[in-house]
This record gives sequence, C-alpha cells and structure tokens, in this order.
Amino acid sequence: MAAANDISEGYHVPVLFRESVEALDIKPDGIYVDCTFGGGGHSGGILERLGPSGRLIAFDQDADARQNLPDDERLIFIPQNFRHLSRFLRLQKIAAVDGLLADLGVSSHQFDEAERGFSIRFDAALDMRMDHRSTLTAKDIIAGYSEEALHKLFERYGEVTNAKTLAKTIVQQREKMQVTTISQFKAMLQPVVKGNPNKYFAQVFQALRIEVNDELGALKELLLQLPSVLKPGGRAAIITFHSLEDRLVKNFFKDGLLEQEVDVNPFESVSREKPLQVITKKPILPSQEEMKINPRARSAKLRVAAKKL
Ligand SMILES: C[S@@+](CC[C@H](N)C(=O)[O-])C[C@H]1O[C@@H](n2cnc3c(N)ncnc32)[C@H](O)[C@@H]1O
Repeated sequence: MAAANDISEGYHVPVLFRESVEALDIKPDGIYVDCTFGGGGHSGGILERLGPSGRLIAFDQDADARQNLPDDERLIFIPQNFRHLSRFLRLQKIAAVDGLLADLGVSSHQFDEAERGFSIRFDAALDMRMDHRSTLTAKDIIAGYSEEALHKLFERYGEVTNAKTLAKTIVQQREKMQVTTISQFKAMLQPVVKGNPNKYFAQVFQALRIEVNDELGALKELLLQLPSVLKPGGRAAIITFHSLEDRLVKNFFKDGLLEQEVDVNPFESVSREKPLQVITKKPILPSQEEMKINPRARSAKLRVAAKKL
C-alpha cells in the first residue's frame, strides 16, 4: 500500500490526500472508516495518524482492491458496497465511529484495466461493473433499456446535449446489430457524436457507469446513515467528481435532506433538528500544482461535516 509520501502511481494516486486526511481530525485511539479503499492511499494516511489502539474499517466492492492491503492488524477490510455500512459495522460490534472518508467514483486502476470496460481508450466487453458479483452490465443497459429510460439516463448522468437523439439511435440500431463491445458501441454512436468525440464518448460512458454501479443510490444510502454512524463531533469527509454527487453531499451536510425538500409545515421547518454541522462552507478544491501532477484531480471537490455535539 502507498504511504503518505510514497504514492504508488500504478494503482491510483489519491486526490486531495492531505486535505481529506487532515479534515478527519484523527484521534490516535479512534475508529475510522475509509468507504473507498481502492489503492489504499487515503487509508495509509489515516493509519499513519492512528496509534496502536486505533482502528480503520475499509470498504471496497472491487475485489482487485485486496491486492493493496497492508499487513496491519489495525485495519479490517470489508469487500462490500459502502451502502451496507451500518450493517457491517454492527457485525464488527462497532456502534459509532470517529470519522469517515469517501473518495467516490472509480480508481485509475479500474480505468486502466482494459477488460473492465470503463475506458473509451480500449476495446473490450461493455461491462463497467466495479463489483463483479452484481449482474447489470453496460451491455444489458444498451440492449434492454427503453428509449425513454436511455434518454433520461444520458441527460441526467452524462449531461449529453442530444440525449434524445442518442437514445433513439441506440434503440433503432440495436434492432440491426448486437452490441457487446466498446468498439461496436462507439461505431453505433458515430452518426450522433456532437463536438469533440472523446468528450462526447466520455459523457456517455460516465452516464452508463453511474447507472451500472447505482452510484447515486449508494451515495444517498451512505449519507442517510451518517447521523447514526458518526459519534457526536465525528467527521465525514467526502470527495466527489461530478455535480450530481456534489449537490447531494452539499444538501445533506447542510440540511440533513437528500434533495431540497419543501417543508409543508413552516413550524416543522423551524424546529427540525439538522444532524450535521458543515465544516467547509465552500468545497475544498485541489491546488493548481496537484491538478498539474494528477489531471484526474481536476473535477474533485471535498466537503466536510461533523455530527453535532
Ligand atoms: C477513487 S477510488 C478510491 C481511491 C482511494 N481513496 C485511494 O487512495 O487509493 C474509488 C474506489 O471506491 C470503490 N467504490 C466506489 N463506489 C463504491 C461503493 N459504493 N462501495 C464500495 N466501494 C466503492 C471503487 O471500487 C474504487 O476502488
């Protein structure tokens, strides 16, 4: 596993490393959660600050992350989706934790392994699953979703400007040809590509990846568990990579609500307890220097909140 100043470039370079680990305000004997272990960069930073009695519970739904596990008995690895956070903490007999970090999305490793099907750079099966135990793949979405569902998906998750035309083309074309690989899919899209093809394909692939892995559903479930999982004063630090995720985190940290819900009863809106206190009024962004060294950091935003005392 990568230590703080010995970042392994091979698997994943942690983004906003110092900022996010410092945001957890680590107590040496505390219990912490890394929801997204990946290459173990952030976990390494947390372990460095923990004393011998501290504990780190690390989740990752991708079996590949196991290869980065350090030989450290303070770390417990849980190869599961972080949406099951409370359940697995209970199994470990942990009632609440002192801090939690989530560095959302995919790792560089997942992008760089051609056969995972995440990257437009390679040809492979249209897969995109972070967790191989789950059944839905990108191929299934292209083959089976209705035109309307495809339209909504590409518009919402990819901000594809001609999402309606794209959805229509997919539905027409899939009658004529079976699409199982990235190159077949890209060929199918050729007539509708708008602007820079790489940018267009990247938006389309992002939308499919979010759907395959139900990334927003998992994030919502994680957020809803924060008030009960954190100890009073316990910190949550979440790094997002696109506006849909960031909006969810921002709203939940501010109001304890997933969407901007309108309170029907104005008295209730005054009295409703907000479970978290926002620590970062504005998101923390990577420095120019970090973005130069690690272009993947460009869209990262870190938000931090604490459970109210
Ligand atoms: C951006 S990488 C994290 C990198 C890590 N912070 C590091 O320093 O190497 C995201 C990781 O989280 C995992 N992941 C994403 N969503 C997840 C979820 N809902 N549950 C569990 N793991 C998830 C991915 O498999 C990937 O390995």
